[in-house]
Amino acid sequence: MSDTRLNGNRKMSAPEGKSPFLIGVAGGTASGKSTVCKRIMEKLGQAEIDNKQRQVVCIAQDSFYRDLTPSEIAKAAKGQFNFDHPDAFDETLMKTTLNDILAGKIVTIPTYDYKNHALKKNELLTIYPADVVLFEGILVFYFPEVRKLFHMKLFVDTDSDTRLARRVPRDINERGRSLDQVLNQYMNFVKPAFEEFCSPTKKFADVIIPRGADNHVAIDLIVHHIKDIVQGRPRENGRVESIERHYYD
Ligand SMILES: Nc1ncnc2c1ncn2[C@@H]1O[C@H](COP(=O)(O)OP(=O)(O)O)[C@@H](O)[C@H]1O
Ligand SMILES: O=c1ccn([C@@H]2O[C@H](COP(=O)(O)O)[C@@H](O)[C@H]2O)c(=O)[nH]1
Repeated sequence: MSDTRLNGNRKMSAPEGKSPFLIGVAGGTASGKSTVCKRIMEKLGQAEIDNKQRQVVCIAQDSFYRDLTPSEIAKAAKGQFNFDHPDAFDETLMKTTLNDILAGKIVTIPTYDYKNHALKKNELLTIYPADVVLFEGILVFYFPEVRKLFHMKLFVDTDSDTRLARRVPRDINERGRSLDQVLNQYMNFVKPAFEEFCSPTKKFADVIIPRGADNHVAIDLIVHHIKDIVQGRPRENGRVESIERHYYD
């Protein structure tokens, strides 16, 4: 009997050259994008699996913040740089990396250091070919050339009071900010940029998830859809193969 779950029984990561199902997950700051991705991975049985063995991987758009110039670094230190504007990202690198992932290549991406407003270029994440890749961030649907790469687009829609109430403790406890810094940045940059650049991209979503990770029904439906699609996808040779037949013991 075949197991219909995506699970960790497979011995090797997907072969190079295999194109994953690419899912974009957008939403305002602290809307619960990472938490929704974590739930999706858990429900697909991927939470405890080693990076190299994973069939489902998650990448953050924060890994594609561009390098700042010296004067921008000085601004960032004073809370005067706009990290919520599309210009803060390296669109070309985002596009190239996602295209490499879609071509089934192994890619390496840096993680982001919020305390120093810089990429940790000596701490690289290796992304091995997977069946499903989630790409989450505030502006993942903003850039048309990036947006068109997604097979499925999710928008996590959590109300702005809740988002601010979550962002304040997170930024103080995890991102090294003071209350004043968080509130000033929010009023000067985060809120206006959300309204101008992020919120309008909701119209591109295939599925809007109200209340984020609290919305178990929406997450279950999405997980079922991902399973159906991934397990029924025609492979390179044109045959329809299920994931378990391809990879399980
Ligand atoms: N449903 C929820 N209930 C309570 N806290 C939540 C919920 N979803 C997320 N959080 C918390 O809110 C903060 C932001 O969530 P996160 O998933 O990191 O958002 P995003 O990736 O959109 O910035 C985190 O501290 C997280 O633990
Ligand atoms: O150096 C930085 C880089 C980014 N930010 C803020 O992060 C959020 C995006 O991350 P979420 O996890 O989606 O909240 C964005 O609103 C930036 O303002 C930062 O404060 N400093």
